Amino acid sequence: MIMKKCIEFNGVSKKYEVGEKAFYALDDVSFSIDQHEMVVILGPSGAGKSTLLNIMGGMDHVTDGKVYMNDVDISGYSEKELTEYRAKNIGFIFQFYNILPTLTVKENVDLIRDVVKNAKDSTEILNKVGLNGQENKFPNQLSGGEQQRVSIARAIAKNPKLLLCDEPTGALDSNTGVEILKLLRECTKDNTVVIVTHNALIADVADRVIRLKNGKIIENVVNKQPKNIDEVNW
Ligand SMILES: Nc1ncnc2c1ncn2[C@@H]1O[C@H](COP(=O)(O)OP(=O)(O)OP(=O)(O)O)[C@@H](O)[C@H]1O
Repeated sequence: MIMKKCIEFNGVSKKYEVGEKAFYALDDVSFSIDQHEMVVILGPSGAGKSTLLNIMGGMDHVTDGKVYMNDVDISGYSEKELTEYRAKNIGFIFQFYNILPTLTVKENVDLIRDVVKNAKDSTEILNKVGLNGQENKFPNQLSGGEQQRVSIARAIAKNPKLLLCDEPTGALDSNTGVEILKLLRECTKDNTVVIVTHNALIADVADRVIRLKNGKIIENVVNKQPKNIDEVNW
């Protein structure tokens, strides 16, 4: 089977000027991620993981190099083009929840229908993240982990080409974390999923593991036989 590329980085650098000195958060990074892959990005604090995610998500510009989404170069995009790129292609799951306090759980997820045409059914996704029966509650009536699941549900309901996740299971107990990982795995049927995490166990269930250190890729390996999520001792 020929794999199509979802995203490709070609010689990408991100430089910050700190006083007189140049600091490279990403230093000549090249890799590609195929459509339908579940990819884990690992690395110590400050390695450049968030910078990488932000560039993939069209939230930050590169200093050098090219970034392609479905073979289209996005690295020269204007702010307006990046806004459209994000709206059309990207779903984010972040540690902060980003849900609106004046809307119910279901309304928060249904919001995405204003952004994309092919959104998934909110009731079905809310069931899958374990929030059935909570659809009409307001965020302040939910625990932190439940609020995080609302934002996860909305990102998944968007049905984005590329789902970017920064510590998606961080605020969750291990059972819920496992359920969310299963859901992310299910998303790879339609989408591509990239997860930044400090949890090395998640690497065992991924299709590809990219390890960063000091802004460079020190490992990029394909897991020929990713473990089943239920096989891992979380
Ligand atoms: N706006 C900025 N100005 C200067 N340096 C920055 C800026 N943003 C990030 N950096 C630096 O770039 C490096 C990479 O940061 P990044 O947030 O990508 O790391 P990370 O791997 O995500 O770390 P963590 O696991 O702690 O979130 C860090 O050393 C950080 O201090």
